[in-house]
Amino acid sequence: MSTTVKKASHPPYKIASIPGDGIGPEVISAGITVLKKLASVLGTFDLQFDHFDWSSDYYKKHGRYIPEGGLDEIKKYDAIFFGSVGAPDVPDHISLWSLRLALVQPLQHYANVRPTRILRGITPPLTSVAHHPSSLDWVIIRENTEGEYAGQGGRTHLGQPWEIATEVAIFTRHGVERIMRFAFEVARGRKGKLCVVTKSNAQRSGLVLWDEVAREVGEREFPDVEWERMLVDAMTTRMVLQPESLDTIVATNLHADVLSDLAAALAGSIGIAPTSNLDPTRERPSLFEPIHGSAFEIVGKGVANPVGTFWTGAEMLRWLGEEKAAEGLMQCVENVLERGVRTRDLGGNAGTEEVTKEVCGEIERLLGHSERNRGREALESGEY
Ligand SMILES: NC(=O)c1ccc[n+]([C@@H]2O[C@H](COP(=O)([O-])OP(=O)(O)OC[C@H]3O[C@@H](n4cnc5c(N)ncnc54)[C@H](O)[C@@H]3O)[C@@H](O)[C@H]2O)c1
Ligand SMILES: O=C(O)[C@@H](O)[C@@H](O)C(=O)O
Ligand SMILES: [K+]
Ligand SMILES: [Mn+2]
Repeated sequence: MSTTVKKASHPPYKIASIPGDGIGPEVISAGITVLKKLASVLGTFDLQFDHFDWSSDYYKKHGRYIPEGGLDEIKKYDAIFFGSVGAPDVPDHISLWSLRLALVQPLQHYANVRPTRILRGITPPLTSVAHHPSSLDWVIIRENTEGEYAGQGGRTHLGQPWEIATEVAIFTRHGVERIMRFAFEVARGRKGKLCVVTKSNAQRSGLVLWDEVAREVGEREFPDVEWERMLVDAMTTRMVLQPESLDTIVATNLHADVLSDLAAALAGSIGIAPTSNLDPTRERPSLFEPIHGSAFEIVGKGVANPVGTFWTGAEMLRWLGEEKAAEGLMQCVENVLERGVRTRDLGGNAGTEEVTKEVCGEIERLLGHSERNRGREALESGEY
């Protein structure tokens, strides 16, 4: 077995892993296996994973998802590797608000970044995209701290015919400005095209502010980026019918949540899509997770697609500065998919474990030091 050649000069990156619920533990375990393999084969960096059992099981035992002092504890890490939260016997709004949102909101992960492209070896559902895979290559940026997830609202007169429930979406100039600036920056680094998704025909306050701030930030700070405004309903049809016309997309917390699941499906499956919940100031650790949830109906069957978590791992490495390793990992994942090793959601018959084993083998073959490959140097020179 070829393994570490050179000792990493950087101290190990400290990663807090929170597998959570449902298939979370299955895909996070696969992700850690692959990331550890990558680190040991490349030898250019180290990863230290510390495990946190924050989950719905923990909640059922202790009455909370995050123990006292947990948030301070987690702030000591370089990154958080998260699975999913949600259990059949806990209301979804309790689980989501007590774990995922209880992390990303106080840690001010205001930029949620969701890339979509057609990985080699995957046949996407749209024939046009299957013929031209490069026609679908997007980054969706989701505002991740306010909007429809501001947490304002309530219920009174419970159970009465006149019961009232409110769900108040809150948009602040501060919150909109920072996500727009982030999105314009990403667009500038890509094709220089930003699509600002809105619903400012019906939502006549918050989303009118959203549009105005987009214009201000665009005109003042990003005159080189071409931007346009698109209503969210029409956006769904454009994603399906003219995917090549889009590149970088910014949308509110809820709109982007919905659009990014659609994007994942258009790229083949919800099981492949990654998410980065970023604190762009880098004051606090960012959180990385596959886009999917707990997927109750496939738990324990060994069929969960780990590719979304592998891609998430690559995005985490990129954020930590290990760009080359991230590219190498994606190369290995796509080589394995291209060989037909795919889970059921992608029309294959491989299980989580087989895909994980194959990706580890490919890391050895492509990036390691056996005589059949060109080694770590090849990776470093960008030659593979
Ligand atoms: N960030 C998160 O942790 C997160 C995200 C979405 C949903 N959830 C929670 O998860 C629970 C289930 O939600 P849902 O059913 O709406 O969404 P889901 O993403 O869990 O599942 C949607 C569908 O996709 C399939 N699927 C998802 N991931 C897969 C994978 N890796 N491989 C193969 N198939 C996969 C599922 O089997 C299901 O058919 C709910 O409690 C919800 O609140 C959590
Ligand atoms: O995409 C997600 O993270 C979600 O479906 C859910 O967890 C949410 O935050 O909306
Ligand atoms: K998730
Ligand atoms: Mn979602």
